[in-house]
Amino acid sequence: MMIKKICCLGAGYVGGPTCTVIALKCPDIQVVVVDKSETRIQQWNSAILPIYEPGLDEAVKKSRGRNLFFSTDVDSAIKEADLIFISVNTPTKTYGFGKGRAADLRYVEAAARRIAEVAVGKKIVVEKSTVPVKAAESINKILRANMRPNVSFQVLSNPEFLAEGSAVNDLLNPDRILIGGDQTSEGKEAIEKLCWVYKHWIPEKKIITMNTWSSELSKLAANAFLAQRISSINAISAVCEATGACVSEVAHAVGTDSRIGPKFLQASVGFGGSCFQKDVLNLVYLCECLNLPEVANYWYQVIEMNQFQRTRFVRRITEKLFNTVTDKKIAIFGFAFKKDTGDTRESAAIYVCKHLLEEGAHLSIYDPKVNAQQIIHDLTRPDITEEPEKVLQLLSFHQTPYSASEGAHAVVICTEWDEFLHLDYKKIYNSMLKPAFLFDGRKMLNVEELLAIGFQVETIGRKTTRNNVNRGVADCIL
Ligand SMILES: NC(=O)C1=CN([C@@H]2O[C@H](COP(=O)(O)OP(=O)(O)OC[C@H]3O[C@@H](n4cnc5c(N)ncnc54)[C@H](O)[C@@H]3O)[C@@H](O)[C@H]2O)C=CC1
Ligand SMILES: O=C(O)[C@H]1O[C@H](OP(=O)(O)OP(=O)(O)OC[C@H]2O[C@@H](n3ccc(=O)[nH]c3=O)[C@H](O)[C@@H]2O)[C@H](O)[C@@H](O)[C@@H]1O
Repeated sequence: MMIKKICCLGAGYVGGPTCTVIALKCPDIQVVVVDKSETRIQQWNSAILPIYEPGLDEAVKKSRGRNLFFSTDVDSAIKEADLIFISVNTPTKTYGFGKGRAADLRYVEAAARRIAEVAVGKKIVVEKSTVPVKAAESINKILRANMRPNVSFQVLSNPEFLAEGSAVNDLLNPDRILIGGDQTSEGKEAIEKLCWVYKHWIPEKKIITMNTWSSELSKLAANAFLAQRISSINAISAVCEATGACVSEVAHAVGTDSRIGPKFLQASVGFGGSCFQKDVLNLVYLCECLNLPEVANYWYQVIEMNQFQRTRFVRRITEKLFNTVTDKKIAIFGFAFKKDTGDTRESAAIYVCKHLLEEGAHLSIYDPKVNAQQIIHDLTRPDITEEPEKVLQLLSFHQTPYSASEGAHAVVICTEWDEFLHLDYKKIYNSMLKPAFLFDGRKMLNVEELLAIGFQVETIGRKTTRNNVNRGVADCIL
């Protein structure tokens, strides 16, 4: 049996783009992406997709209606498919055992139960969601305990490594495809079939197969290593700001060592996104459950450093604005957790805004891809504020960075959108109150140019107020 029909449960940031690329590259396979959310499916079937990813619109247009379908008919899609991806959300638990750390597996479990209930024939069930080690065993148990006669399942782990903002390119040219499965003959056969799907466009040497638990753990480990690099360079950025060293120079020097490498060494206001924090916490919880407190503490530091970085940035803003931001207008440039995405999950901007709002600042926000509704949702969440009405009065939303910064005391860059590189900063400076401050949380702008315009500039990982520019390291330490 070859794979003729694929179904994917979960039409989110992973399920949607992944299946779009599979459909694009495998015209001989029919791909149906299903979701319990009717709105999401309607959006996937419309001209305006539910997520923004460079290149995604074109890719969807090419395959949708040909061999790519979006539907809410979960049961039919499961029944017909030879291979079923589980690509549902696995957020951090907000209740009960493991609250604030463990992954909430209720959506994965619900998906597995639905599959067991309606599946007919021989199915390969692929865990695409990021899960704790041994989750495949739970899926297996649920499937086997509930399966109908004449049905058989093989469960594989096939974690996803795409990053938002570059999802289509990452899916087309991944560093590797990872597939874990049972090392039995049935398990190996299922692995072979999934390999066959990927081999439509991915060179065989990039497809790595291994046992299920290694595959599950590799995903958590990869995200933990990536997050750790950011926390490491952010920790160094604090030392830079206190001494006069420049974090870009240090990152360059460190990254030139081929054993370390230059990628993922961009100091920032802190990492965001739906996964780094969630997956590191997932690993921390796993270690705690395995009675490995030293290992758990080690990884927890990555999260603590990230929180420290965000708070440190806001404290610096407040200090520079003469220790008070109450009633001051502050322009926020960028709200997404990184450029080229409209996703705001765990965005550092949320926490920067939260602290400034608590101090009573008026925030005028501009982001090219995040709408006002989403920002209001994020900033009035119960874990962000106890006073949503007050927060609403402190917010305004803008169509351009120029109108956002008019009459502001300060501009704060939270997301590294390319367009911020090419703004007319002289015009922005002229429209602001003086002294005009610019806080670059992404270390993306040319400090000297901004200083020449007249801005007071503060950037991550560098001591840059007017007094300190061009001073030697020794001067800065003293
Ligand atoms: N967002 C990312 O960049 C990456 C995410 N991942 C992992 O992939 C998984 C999915 O993440 P996202 O796509 O970002 O989540 P998401 O929240 O964007 O999408 C998940 C979708 O699953 C749907 N869903 C939940 N239960 C369902 C069910 N029983 N039947 C049908 N649909 C159901 C939800 O309605 C939602 O639309 C997570 O485990 C995440 O850790 C992995 C790599 C990258
Ligand atoms: O499991 C996941 O969800 C995904 O998580 C990350 O992808 P993503 O969160 O979409 O985006 P990244 O490019 O990794 O950026 C994450 C955050 O770190 C920040 N970052 C990144 C790199 C850097 O050097 N410095 C830095 O602050 C970004 O601005 C962003 O806020 C991983 O890069 C993906 O491989 C993984 O599949």
